[in-house]
Amino acid sequence: MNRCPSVEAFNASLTALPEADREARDAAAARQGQLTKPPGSLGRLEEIAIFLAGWQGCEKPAIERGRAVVFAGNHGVVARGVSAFPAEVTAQMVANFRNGGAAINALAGAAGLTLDVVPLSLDRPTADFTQAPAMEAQECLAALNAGAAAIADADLLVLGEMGIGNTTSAAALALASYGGTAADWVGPGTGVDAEGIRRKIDTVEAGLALHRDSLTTPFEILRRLGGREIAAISGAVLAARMARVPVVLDGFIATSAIAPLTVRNPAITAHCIAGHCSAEPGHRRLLSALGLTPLLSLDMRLGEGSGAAVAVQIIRAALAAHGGMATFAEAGVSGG
Ligand SMILES: Cc1cc2ncn([C@H]3O[C@H](COP(=O)(O)O)[C@@H](O)[C@H]3O)c2cc1C
Ligand SMILES: O=C(O)c1cccnc1
Repeated sequence: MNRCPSVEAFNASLTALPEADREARDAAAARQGQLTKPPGSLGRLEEIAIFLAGWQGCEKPAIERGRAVVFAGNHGVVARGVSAFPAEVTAQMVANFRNGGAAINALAGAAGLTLDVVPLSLDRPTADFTQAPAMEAQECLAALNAGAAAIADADLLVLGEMGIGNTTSAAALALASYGGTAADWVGPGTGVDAEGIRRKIDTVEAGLALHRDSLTTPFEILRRLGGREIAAISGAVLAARMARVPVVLDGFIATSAIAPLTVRNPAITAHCIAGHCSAEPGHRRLLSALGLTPLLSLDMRLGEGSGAAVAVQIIRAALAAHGGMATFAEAGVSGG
């Protein structure tokens, strides 16, 4: 599946985004008003059910083909001492995902999601973005398309990432998209100390300084400062929107993948739920810049799609109430 055959097609698709099915949304909202509870008493669970009805195009949405996909990529900036772990951990964790031993294996399983793992040229790290664009245009397009292809026939998507060094790329993407200072967006990631934070801030500042005049389109921001796994998430979010498939966003890195897209069209977030707020400090700031309210806040800071997978359990609860409850008329309960 080659949904973004060119840079122009990618940038252009952002300005022609399909909307949710209004009839299905309205029908779900009307149903919520008839269920045996005071109106609004299920709070965000009601909003979630109505949101899914709109994107799945039916009054009683369901998760039958819930899918988690973890994209993996390696980063040239790791050579600058920006992570507490070495780059080889990316490939080692891909093996761990395949053997079923990672957190996302357990959490996707608990949430009833299938799990796919998509490693993207792990033996070829992206360029150090303080020296050159992280990716050539063709490499970035290939990553976007790999993301688009991975959505398959899902009816709900969790998009995760694995890439040692990628909280530095995420901070650079957030800074390029929303401004502020590098220190606003940089955090400990896997657990770097104060000196590591300093190196991350210097790296992000150097990257922004080098590319400043070229960060004019979502594509250029992604290819200069991002990574393959991050671009794949951008491509998957865009392809999901075209297919009206709702997406549950994970932590700081996964959310940073849509930040450049929102600069062109803020409405790209309309089919996305923020699954959780990560403990990585930039995530709260980024969610607030995007106008997204996270479902959960559990002090998680792992990535892999893990926080989003936990949030799916709340989404399932919302759908169980929406689809399973009796109406006032059915139950013979007097309405208010
Ligand atoms: C064993 C292990 C498993 C992980 N799973 C996700 N991450 C997370 O940590 C990395 C980002 O942090 P930084 O920018 O500090 O390198 C990403 O791979 C992210 O997915 C992991 C990190 C490690 C070490
Ligand atoms: O927010 C995240 O997803 C995150 C934070 C730190 C390290 N890895 C992932």
